[in-house]
Amino acid sequence: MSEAVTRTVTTPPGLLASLDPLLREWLPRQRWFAGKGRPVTGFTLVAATELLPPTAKLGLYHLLVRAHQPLLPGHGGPEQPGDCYQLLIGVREALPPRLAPALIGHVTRGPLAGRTVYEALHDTRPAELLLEALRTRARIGGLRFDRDPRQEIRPGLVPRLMTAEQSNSSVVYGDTFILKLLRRVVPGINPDLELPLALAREGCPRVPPPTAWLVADPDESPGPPPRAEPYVLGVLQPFVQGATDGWELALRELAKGEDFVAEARALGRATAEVHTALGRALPTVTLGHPQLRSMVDGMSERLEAAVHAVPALRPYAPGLRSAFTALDDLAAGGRTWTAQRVHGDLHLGQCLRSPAGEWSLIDFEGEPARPMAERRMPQPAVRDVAGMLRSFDYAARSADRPHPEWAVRCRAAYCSGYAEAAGRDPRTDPVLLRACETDKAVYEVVYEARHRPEWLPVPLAAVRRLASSEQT
Ligand SMILES: Nc1ncnc2c1ncn2[C@@H]1O[C@H](COP(=O)(O)OP(=O)(O)O)[C@@H](O)[C@H]1O
Ligand SMILES: O=P(O)(O)O[C@H]1O[C@H](CO)[C@@H](O[C@H]2O[C@H](CO)[C@@H](O)[C@H](O)[C@H]2O)[C@H](O)[C@H]1O
Repeated sequence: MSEAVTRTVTTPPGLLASLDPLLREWLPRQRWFAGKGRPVTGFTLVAATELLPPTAKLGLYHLLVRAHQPLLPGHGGPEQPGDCYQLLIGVREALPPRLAPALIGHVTRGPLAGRTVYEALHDTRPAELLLEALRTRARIGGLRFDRDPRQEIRPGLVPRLMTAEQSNSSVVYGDTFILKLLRRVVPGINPDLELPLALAREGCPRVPPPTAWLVADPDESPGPPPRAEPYVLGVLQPFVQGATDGWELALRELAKGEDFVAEARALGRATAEVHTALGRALPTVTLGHPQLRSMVDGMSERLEAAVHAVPALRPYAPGLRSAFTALDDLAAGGRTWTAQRVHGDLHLGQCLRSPAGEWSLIDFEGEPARPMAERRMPQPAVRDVAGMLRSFDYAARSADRPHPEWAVRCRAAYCSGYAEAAGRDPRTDPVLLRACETDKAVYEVVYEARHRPEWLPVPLAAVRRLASSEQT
């Protein structure tokens, strides 16, 4: 094993101030920026690390910055340091044409005056530096590059930035590994690393085992506890070569008028295998009425917030709320449920089918809009089942014309496959399943209103069905 590289580095004073005007304009235009609709009015520096000193040819800075934004869209409102973002800032004299899409801007003042700064993940050398740091378990400033020593990382793998629309940014190395760099980062254990590591320990073949990971210890001082919790910044995992994601596959089958039943059944089995392994690897809890009441209160609160955010929901709120009260009534009558760690944002796009037809699940971050502590709480496994049922509904409504019967067949096959592997059929608990599917549809209404308004009719159609409890 190469010796871990440890370097203490400082960044030039005034670095963030010199980048501020450029970042205020560039950050809100990024797909992964969570604060859309509100201006960025400033930044707070959480951590800065010089990965490459800005020589004539190239410089590279790793920044964790909090973006200041007014609380309400379009309003002056009180500002507050908001979300923390991970940035990799490349510095050159000028950008070659191949890096033009990565431009952030031209620095006019401070230590980088006269230089051009850009999104460094587009650039080969910075991307290679990240993999080499992971391979050698480097320590650079507050950045900790670590890895599973049992997995080999060959040096010299050629990087390419994935251009697909993502909530984060991913670099593929030689079709051998994929490095997902989380963009909006929060301190604490991130389930996108925690759960795949737990599944790897259980020998679950359904999730690519983490090969390496990048963590930031922002508070380098050796002072007494409590120290700031570390930030999980990125995870490197084996790249499933030739894989097709479930969303792309489902739409392809729909376009051909083909059924998706066999794949839905296999997806049900794969989901059950992951749940079984997570139930073995991490603590489970029993939900009695007090715990269930707390879960139902959360669902009701999300519904109220969603109604304010998307008034089109208002006419359906009473019907949707009945799904939650029905669950609470069951719990009040003494019914209990087992809760465990779950994927948290499972949908067809989070499922990869290898050329051999094997399904893998990815992206265990959970719903990006939920607080990290909430995403790490044990949940009924049916919450993931509901996410997949919603996804079949999405696919059936995203084809050239709606195919409701296609979704009905996929839902049934998925639940049958789940039952075959888990030993319990999610359909035997219709009250819990309806409550979870309702909660997911409400989340999707808010997500689409915020990110993809043209998709809003899809979850709204589910809201109408779920509110009238026309259950299939
Ligand atoms: N291990 C992998 N093998 C092959 N492709 C992958 C792998 N992990 C992710 N991908 C691809 O990268 C895309 C984004 O990954 P994901 O973890 O969902 O990132 P995000 O959270 O940013 O959406 C996925 O839709 C998939 O196409
Ligand atoms: O994949 P992410 O972790 O970024 O999840 C977010 O974006 C998803 C869309 O990419 C969104 O999923 C919704 O749309 C999908 C089709 O694009 C559909 O298959 C899902 O069922 C539906 O929820 C997800 O909700 C959001 O968290």
